[in-house]
Amino acid sequence: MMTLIRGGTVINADRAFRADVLCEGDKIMAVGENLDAPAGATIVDAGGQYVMPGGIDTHTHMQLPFMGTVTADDFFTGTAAGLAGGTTTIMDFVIPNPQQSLLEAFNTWRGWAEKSAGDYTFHVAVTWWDQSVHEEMGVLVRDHGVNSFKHFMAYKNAIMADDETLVKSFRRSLELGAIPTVHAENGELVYQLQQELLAKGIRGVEAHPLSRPPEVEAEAANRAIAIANVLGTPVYIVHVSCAESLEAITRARAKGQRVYGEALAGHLVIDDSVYRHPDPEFARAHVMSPPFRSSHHQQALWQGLRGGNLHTTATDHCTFCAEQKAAGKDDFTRIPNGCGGVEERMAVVWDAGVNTGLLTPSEFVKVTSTNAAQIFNIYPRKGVIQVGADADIVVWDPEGTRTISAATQHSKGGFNVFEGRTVRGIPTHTIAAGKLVFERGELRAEPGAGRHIERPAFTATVA
Ligand SMILES: NC(=O)NCCC(=O)O
Ligand SMILES: [Zn+2]
Ligand SMILES: [Zn+2]
Repeated sequence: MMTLIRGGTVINADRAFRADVLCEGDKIMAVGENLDAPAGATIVDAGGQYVMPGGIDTHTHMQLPFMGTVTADDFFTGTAAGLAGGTTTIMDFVIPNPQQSLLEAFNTWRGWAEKSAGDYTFHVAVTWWDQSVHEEMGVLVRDHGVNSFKHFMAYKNAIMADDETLVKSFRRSLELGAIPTVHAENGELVYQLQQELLAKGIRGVEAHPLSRPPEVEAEAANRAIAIANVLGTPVYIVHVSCAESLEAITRARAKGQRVYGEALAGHLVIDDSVYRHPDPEFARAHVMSPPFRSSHHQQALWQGLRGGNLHTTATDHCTFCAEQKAAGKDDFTRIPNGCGGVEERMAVVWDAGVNTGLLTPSEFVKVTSTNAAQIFNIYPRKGVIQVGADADIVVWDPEGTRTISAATQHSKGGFNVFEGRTVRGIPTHTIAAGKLVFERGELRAEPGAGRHIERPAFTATVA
């Protein structure tokens, strides 16, 4: 199977240049001017378009059992939606229940993910601690291609990691050459604020952001960064949503600490007015944690991305339909937390980032794929257009437009947080592992075509 992408401008994180790209099997075989088309090759005309590495979404939850229900998108529908939007790899999360074996949970998620249409890889959450967790982390790194462990500092009485777990797991990650990641929110504070709001009779969705103010996030971000500093580990902070967390990252990085931050497409463009919408169903559809924030925080996030203190863009794709969200209609703490975006991230970040001059096209590539591949150690297999890399490519029409709508999305859940937004800059073709899976609106996603991507450990401090 050969595909020649002809006449486009290749955009990598370090430079842009005119070149054709030839894919053979699942790899890029040649990048250069005026390449000859081998007999039988599929030709993609990329004239006037950009040719960029397929997007890597560092944060999704497909088929996640969460808050008493299961997300609407499974690994097929979720990865297929990603392909339609130019994202060819997702990084999802194995989340063991407290006391559950990490390996058992990992195998369960591997089974669920077999129907994926695009490539996938897993962060594994550490939700509790004992010697078996210590040992299984080693097995996951050595034998299963896991190099990142996730810690939820929120979700008390469920999956929250206490400080003992954080310290022990961060230390173990360092030994193994893995990177700890955190959902930074002080879970105790969130819980107490939730109880106080409920006691005052404030039970509706408008209470959700009140229970999770920026300080709650900043405290946890500062704590995770401080723990990482004392132990000498890097740390990656998922879904940074507020200026105060970004300040913590910026401060630490200025002192030479290796701290990485992830911004969500939603947090970049949606503000907290959604929680005051007169239709509670609409408001509930936006319940995620951390919540959407005011424009002051959005501006800070864009500056963080541009200035290099935030490194990746993701979605935290975690879709629930209106019936599922309605579980919390009389008690906001029961609204399943999560929103979608895997299909829209690339176009939303391009439109709000590149079209406004906030990001250059190469910076766009950096924050949508290259940095993710480097931070999680799958570069240059992914995150760059060069010979030998995976043939994961998005052909991008910078003048093409689309109005985002749940009515036309591939993702399940029946709602789109970007509804009605017209974006300029859209994928015309997505090539995943060398296959043309999306062509001018036609999606040819195949269940099972996606591969589990093993991520090697960084140099470990012990064998
Ligand atoms: N973010 C969210 O609200 N739901 C998914 C779980 C998480 O990432 O915290
Ligand atoms: Zn989270
Ligand atoms: Zn998440």
